[in-house]
Amino acid sequence: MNSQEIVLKYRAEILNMVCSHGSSELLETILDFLLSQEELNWEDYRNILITGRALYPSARQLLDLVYSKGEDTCGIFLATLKQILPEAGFSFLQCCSDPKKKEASQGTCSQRLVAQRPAYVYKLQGCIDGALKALLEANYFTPADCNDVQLPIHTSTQQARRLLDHVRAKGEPAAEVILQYIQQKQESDSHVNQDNATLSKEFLKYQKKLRSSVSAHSCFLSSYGGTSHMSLEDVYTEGLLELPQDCNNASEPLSINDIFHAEGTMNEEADTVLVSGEAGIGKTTLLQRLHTLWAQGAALQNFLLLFPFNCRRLNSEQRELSVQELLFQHCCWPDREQEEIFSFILDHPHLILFTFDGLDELKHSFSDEDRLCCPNQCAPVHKLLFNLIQGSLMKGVLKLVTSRPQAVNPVLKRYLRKEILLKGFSPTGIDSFLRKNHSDPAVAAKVLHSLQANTALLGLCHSPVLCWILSQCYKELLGCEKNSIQTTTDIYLMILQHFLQRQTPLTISMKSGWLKEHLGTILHLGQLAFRGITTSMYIFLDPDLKICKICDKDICSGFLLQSKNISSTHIHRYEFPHVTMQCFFAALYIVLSTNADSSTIHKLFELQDLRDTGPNSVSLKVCLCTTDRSQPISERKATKIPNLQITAMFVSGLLSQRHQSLWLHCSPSAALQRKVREVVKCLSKGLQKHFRSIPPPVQEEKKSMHAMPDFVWLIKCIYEMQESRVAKDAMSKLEVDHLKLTYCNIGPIECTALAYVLQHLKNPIGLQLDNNSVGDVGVEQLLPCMHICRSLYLRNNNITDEGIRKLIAKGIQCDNFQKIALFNNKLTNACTQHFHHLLKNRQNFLSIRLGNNAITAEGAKQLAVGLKANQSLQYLGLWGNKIGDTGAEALASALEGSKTLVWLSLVDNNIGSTGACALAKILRGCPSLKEIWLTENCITKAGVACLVEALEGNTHVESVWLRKNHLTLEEEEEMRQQEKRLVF
Ligand SMILES: Nc1ncnc2c1ncn2[C@@H]1O[C@H](COP(=O)(O)OP(=O)(O)OP(=O)(O)O)[C@@H](O)[C@H]1O
Repeated sequence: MNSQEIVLKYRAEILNMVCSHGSSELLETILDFLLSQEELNWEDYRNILITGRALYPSARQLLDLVYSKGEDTCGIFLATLKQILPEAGFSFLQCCSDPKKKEASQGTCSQRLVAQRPAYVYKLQGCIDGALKALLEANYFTPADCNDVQLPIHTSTQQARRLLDHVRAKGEPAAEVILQYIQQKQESDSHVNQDNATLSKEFLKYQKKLRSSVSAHSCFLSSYGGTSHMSLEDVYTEGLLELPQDCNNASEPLSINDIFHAEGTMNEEADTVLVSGEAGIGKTTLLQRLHTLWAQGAALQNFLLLFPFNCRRLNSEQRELSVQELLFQHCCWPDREQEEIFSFILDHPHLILFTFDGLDELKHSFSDEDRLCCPNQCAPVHKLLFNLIQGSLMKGVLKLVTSRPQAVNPVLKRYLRKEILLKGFSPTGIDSFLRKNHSDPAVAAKVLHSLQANTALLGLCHSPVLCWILSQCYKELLGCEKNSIQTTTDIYLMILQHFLQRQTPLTISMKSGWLKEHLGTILHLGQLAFRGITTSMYIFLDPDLKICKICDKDICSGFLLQSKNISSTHIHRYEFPHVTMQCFFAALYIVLSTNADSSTIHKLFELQDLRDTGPNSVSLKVCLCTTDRSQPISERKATKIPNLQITAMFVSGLLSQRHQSLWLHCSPSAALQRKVREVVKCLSKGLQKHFRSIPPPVQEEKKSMHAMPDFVWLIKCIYEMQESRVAKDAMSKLEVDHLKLTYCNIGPIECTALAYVLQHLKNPIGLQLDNNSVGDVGVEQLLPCMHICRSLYLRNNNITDEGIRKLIAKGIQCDNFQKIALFNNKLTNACTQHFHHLLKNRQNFLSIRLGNNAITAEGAKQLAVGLKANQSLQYLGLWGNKIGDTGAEALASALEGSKTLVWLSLVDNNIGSTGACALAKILRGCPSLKEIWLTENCITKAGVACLVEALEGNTHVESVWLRKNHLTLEEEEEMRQQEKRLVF
């Protein structure tokens, strides 16, 4: 292959290679080389580097140009790439020779500056100020020229290039001045080389220091109570990572290495990657894993420096800082040569990675109102952070940010290169997590067995934090009555008892007041937690502890840990082991404290009203706490709502009838009952508000409700209460035919809650759960409400044949259940035997849609047996499977005599003309059929002719869709003339 062909063939790879770091540095270096080789002229250069234009279009233009210039230019271009990126490792670059070098002393000064441009850019980048001064003094440059060169948005190499470009425009005398200056500088600074050597040595030292600091802070999992430190390496279990549903290949699972890959890129200009996920789903742990891998040299080695930040800790930074101070003071302090190391960072943005954990915990919501672009400018930390994320500061440095989804506002989305969703453990993940946490395989097997026997608990385990608690409390778990642990509150109560009783082991049983024994500790910690949750405070100092009367004994309970801080200071800082634990303690305080009355509960549940009135008013109204810390209320933000919601959920759970015996000895019964009544009232009011907002049905359509964000939260609270009376009462007022919860982040935990409340509906509904993370475990959780589902839509939900087995086994018994849609799941032929049973046993089933799964002819044959025995099915969709001609033949024979089939889709199934001819039977023998979809099926004219013939004398079929088959335009026209109902 010659060079020109290589440039064409590997265009995508080259483009990615040049642009993947997000900074224009590489592109500009290539242009330097090509200019110096006279392969590009100045006009070409200016046409490519248009100010303000995005990187990819510029790189594409360069490739077009190089290709159009022919074989020689392509050869030099490839050789340049090889020289600049020796580590890129692309095989197509291996055969390229090194680019020829021009003689330095040839030609005029201007010509020499061009011929040796790459070298002069390198030489000038460290002495821009001196060079500008020389040019100013010689009157060749004006102050405006100097300002233009020194714009802070330029890196120092870019400044060097801009300087050379200005010199060129000024002519030969200016070129002479600059060459002279460079020569003098080299001579007078004879120690420069030595300094450079020192810099690289210092740089390596710094890198080593940073690596070991990152490693020390990430190699252990911050586990409960400071009692044990678990090595991350030992317990890390891969969580489910996915791209959002609107991306190609969204449902394909990603690995940790795919986080920075191009797949899923939404905005090529941005350099912030977001990992979002619910509380306790594993975001911090994922980052920790990436940090350790980098520190061990096992991954992300294209980044020379990795700076990890934790937004929770950044909250406590009160000073205004520059980026340099932020990096060095919050991550790792360089012992020497700070300036040089920072200049290296500025000049090589593509070699640097920043990670920001927990953007949702930052006290300020993301905004792009204040722009900073100078890395030396001091600003409050949140402003620095927002500008780094936007790329107005340190463009080109890749940033990896984690956040709960509620804090990802539309402004932030604009600056995201890509978003990745973290969805917790899969069923195999739960299995492997438990095995890693229990060295005795017999114990691991017992724990797993007890989880599998309690489906609600298994559903909860998809959240790693709950899985972790259960594995900590495995003895209690194994010892408890079957199904006695059902809710998240149950799990947190278990860990509370587990660790409090660690101090006074098992002398007091759960029923005889273990809680009373530790009431003081619980109230002290609860007050601290409550104050924190209501003011977005997750790190506490000694004075905070003092206010809440927290003593050493309370700290020894293990629920308050000394906070790890990557930059060492001598101030003691404390935090709860996990923010959900803080919410739990805040809820305990609300339930048990006499200071917190039912109006506190009212305010807590009022959140949804507050959200509706905008973020600032939220902060004002949600000031549940009377005492407050320094930050003005108006600056606190709505993103604390998720933690208040979790707290409200725990309050509901703790006030459940099932747990009231626990509180009897700790709080006056009348006060408790008042709080229970308040919670029930708030839940009912909250749901009524939703129901009232349902618009009346459009004429001829069913009345449908699209759940608003708080609906799922409210039903989770009802589930935590475990009182069917409350669920029944709430649902008695819901009058809709169709409940839509698409894109609502519904996983197994939410399915459990949904089923718990929906089973009390009076009339059957259509339940639409498309584009969530239901999975097989979630499907199992939905079974209790199957009898009330007329139709179930589960498109794009990671469901396998096993989930379908359970779903259909239950569905067969539910007379109301008539329609199912499972487009885009993980179904194979193994599921079709269950549909076969369904069709055989339910003579009122109306619709089965199984598009975009992996069903082949074998599966179609199984389905056909069921279809033959069925007299009710109206809609059958198998779009995007692989049933082929034999599958189509089997279906055709089965449906030939159907009196009910109205709609059939076999789009994209490779049925060919043989399949089409077989399907002609249905057109003849199925009087109810109106539409048949055969788009994209490799059908030729012969196949279409069979269909045309079958349509003769048939008046009931309205359309036969045949787009994208193997017919020429003339053939399509000819066929259309014969039969108007064919759609091409
Ligand atoms: N991949 C994992 N492997 C093993 N354990 C995990 C994993 N992910 C999470 N955990 C466990 O769950 C706990 C909570 O996870 P983590 O703090 O990472 O969640 P998070 O998504 O950052 O939560 P939040 O949004 O509340 O900060 C961890 O302390 C750890 O014990």
